[in-house]
Amino acid sequence: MSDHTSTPSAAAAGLRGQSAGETALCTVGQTGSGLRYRGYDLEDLADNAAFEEVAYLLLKGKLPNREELAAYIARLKSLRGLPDALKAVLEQIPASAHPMDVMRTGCSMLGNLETEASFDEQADQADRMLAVFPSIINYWYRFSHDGVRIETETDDDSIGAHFLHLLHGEAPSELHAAVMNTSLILYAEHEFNASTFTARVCASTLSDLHSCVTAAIGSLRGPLHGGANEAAMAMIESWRSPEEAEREILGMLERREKIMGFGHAIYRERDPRNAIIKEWSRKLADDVGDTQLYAVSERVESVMWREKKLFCNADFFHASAYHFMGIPTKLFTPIFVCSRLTGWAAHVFEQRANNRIIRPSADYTGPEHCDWQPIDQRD
Ligand SMILES: CC(=O)SCCNC(=O)CCNC(=O)[C@H](O)C(C)(C)COP(=O)(O)OP(=O)(O)OC[C@H]1O[C@@H](n2cnc3c(N)ncnc32)[C@H](O)[C@@H]1OP(=O)(O)O
Ligand SMILES: O=C([O-])CC(=O)C(=O)O
Repeated sequence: MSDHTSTPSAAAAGLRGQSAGETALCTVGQTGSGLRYRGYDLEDLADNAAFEEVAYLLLKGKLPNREELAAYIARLKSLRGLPDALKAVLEQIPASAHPMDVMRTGCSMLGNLETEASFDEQADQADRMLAVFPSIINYWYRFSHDGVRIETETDDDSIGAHFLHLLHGEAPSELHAAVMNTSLILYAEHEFNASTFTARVCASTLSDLHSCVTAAIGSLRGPLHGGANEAAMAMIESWRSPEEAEREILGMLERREKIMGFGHAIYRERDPRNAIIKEWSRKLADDVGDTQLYAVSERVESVMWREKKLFCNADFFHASAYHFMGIPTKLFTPIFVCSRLTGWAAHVFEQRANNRIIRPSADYTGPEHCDWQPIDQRD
């Protein structure tokens, strides 16, 4: 029998360490620092795969052969166009809006225009979102900030290059296309993180895919989750030297402030995505002749480890890497959306395939019983 007066244990807070279901999609930190998508090591995928191959792996259950990949890329390229009614909605959203709110609205509006009528459509709907999300965010960004109505179809095969092409109005360098490809792979999937769990809870009510993804975007927005890359950027760009960064970090730790881009709910030793994006950030720093931001980032990393044994998570070096490619800070988390959509959708499919509504219990901490008071007798 449950004890209604007890408070949840520290371990139970945030459901930490408790299994909340099964998945065949991903293992996180099973050996303290490992990450695998459907059994494949993240390092192998990041070194060898195209993001579209990883999307195929997650959404369709196996790595594609050459013909399947070519057909998949061609199909995604053909789905990049925005319906006029969605463009009209995006044009109403002010430049001051947060791009994650734009993503949320864009996804929701798409669900009104191209509603998932039956679960048989789930794979097609996920492909459509994968193809069109870069169009949604960049159409809004360029219209609201530069006053231009961009053409959302490009010749770029890869979603990463396509994203940068829409943003900057020209095809990216090979280096930038490669970084984006890797970044999208790193962010694609991460087991029962907060936004994916949100998507699964929504899916468990047998809701539609656009509702699940819209809900997940809302969860990813917060600075304790996907929003940390933007918060990390705001922090590191305010420091002009590693010495200043060290002084400021020590002060923040002293004041018990959270340092965005550090720590993790599951990993205990390191986040395997960090070394990969850090190396790309170093290459980009060389490429742009940076003498400040990368050095500041490295110093923050070493001080955090020395002082707190806290390591960079996937978000920290993404901040400088994206910045070096000329991506505005407020578009960082929407790029995460364009990638994690694959994980979210794959989890929705998995939930639907073996569903029971997700409905945990709570430990009640309120008063035992209250006598009803008529309104004019209340304080
Ligand atoms: C892609 C992603 O979503 S990765 C996560 C991105 N989020 C961030 O970078 C935000 C900053 N980090 C954090 O807030 C946390 O580390 C989280 C949310 C990621 C994980 O939270 P939790 O699982 O509750 O952290 P955990 O239990 O490991 O924390 C242990 C201790 O370290 C502290 N700590 C953890 N992360 C940080 C940090 N970034 N800065 C300062 N202290 C920290 C906690 O406050 C806690 O201290 P306490 O025991 O004195 O209360
Ligand atoms: O797993 C988590 O809690 C957060 C995270 O790193 C991710 O979603 O990529």
